[in-house]
Amino acid sequence: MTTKLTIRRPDDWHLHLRDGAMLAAVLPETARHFARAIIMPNLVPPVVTGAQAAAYRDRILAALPDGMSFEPLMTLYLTEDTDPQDVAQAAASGLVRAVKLYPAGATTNSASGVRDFDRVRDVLEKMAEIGLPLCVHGEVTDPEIDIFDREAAFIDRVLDPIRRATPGLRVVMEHVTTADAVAYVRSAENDLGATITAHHLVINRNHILVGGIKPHYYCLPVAKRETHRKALVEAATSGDARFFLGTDSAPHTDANKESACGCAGCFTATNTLSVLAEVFDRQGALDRLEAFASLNGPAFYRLPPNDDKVTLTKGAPVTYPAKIETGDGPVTVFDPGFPLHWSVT
Ligand SMILES: NC(=O)N[C@@H](CC(=O)O)C(=O)O
Ligand SMILES: [Zn+2]
Ligand SMILES: [Zn+2]
Repeated sequence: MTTKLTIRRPDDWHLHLRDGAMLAAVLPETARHFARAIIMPNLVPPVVTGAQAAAYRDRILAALPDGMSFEPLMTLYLTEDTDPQDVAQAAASGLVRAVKLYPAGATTNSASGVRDFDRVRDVLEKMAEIGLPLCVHGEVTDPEIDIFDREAAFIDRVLDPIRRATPGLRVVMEHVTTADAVAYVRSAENDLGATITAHHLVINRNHILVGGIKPHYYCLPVAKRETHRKALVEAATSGDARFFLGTDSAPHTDANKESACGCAGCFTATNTLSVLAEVFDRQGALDRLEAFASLNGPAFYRLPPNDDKVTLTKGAPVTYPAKIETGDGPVTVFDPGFPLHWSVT
């Protein structure tokens, strides 16, 4: 039985750090374990221009406690007014590593996102030309479409047409939640990847709805039925280089989660690695954890993997706080619902 595992230091290819007091509280939770992260731009107002991304990057670095190291990989929030030249410049300088597409209204702070995909065609063409990845929140917003079908519908209605119309565009389907998305990614060549969260490897929709509504399991895309969770576990633990870790750790205060209209997002930064190790261990796939958490993401983003390593040790159940305190109020840490035996040493 394996009780010790040393892997290259992981990165997080989809992370929400927010700003101000929340940023200061959540950043150490990520920087403790992860070397780099793709930083989501859905602030209010959103991070749209290269100048805004540079300023946000400075605020992140200023919030980093002394003695910790962490590299924020910045993204731009795609709007119908995004300037292709500004995107190209921000990418050429190394500041920006991806552009994020939110269908308007699909998720938290997505109101400035895209309604008419024809209006971002010039930006997507520029991105294909320079090899800059497009990260997508893959859900349609059509009120006629059932919320559990919105990811599958997005593939057919939006993503596949965009990819066909823009040859060479490199796309990351973020936080995939369905067997449909896994199959779609597998059907493509190397220009399509997908991030998978730790929580979607653990929960299905019963966790949200059975025995009372559990707001801390509510995120978007919403967790689907068990067959889909199994497909995600299979993809994550397969070693297939197109699948890699993006935690989508998305802090909201308890007041905003435990509400008549609760916000979407699970806060997982604190215990993601312990959760992942448990999932991979149960699958008999610990030897593939490094690929998923530390190798496949850098390969897709054409960056070197980290040189330093982390060691995970299996032992008595790990303790971690149920909540972290922030200047805006407490934030509940994701509870996988089973004991975690792997700790990062
Ligand atoms: N995943 C979520 O449920 N919420 C994210 C937004 C997102 O990634 O869709 C957030 O910013 O809170
Ligand atoms: Zn999203
Ligand atoms: Zn997210």
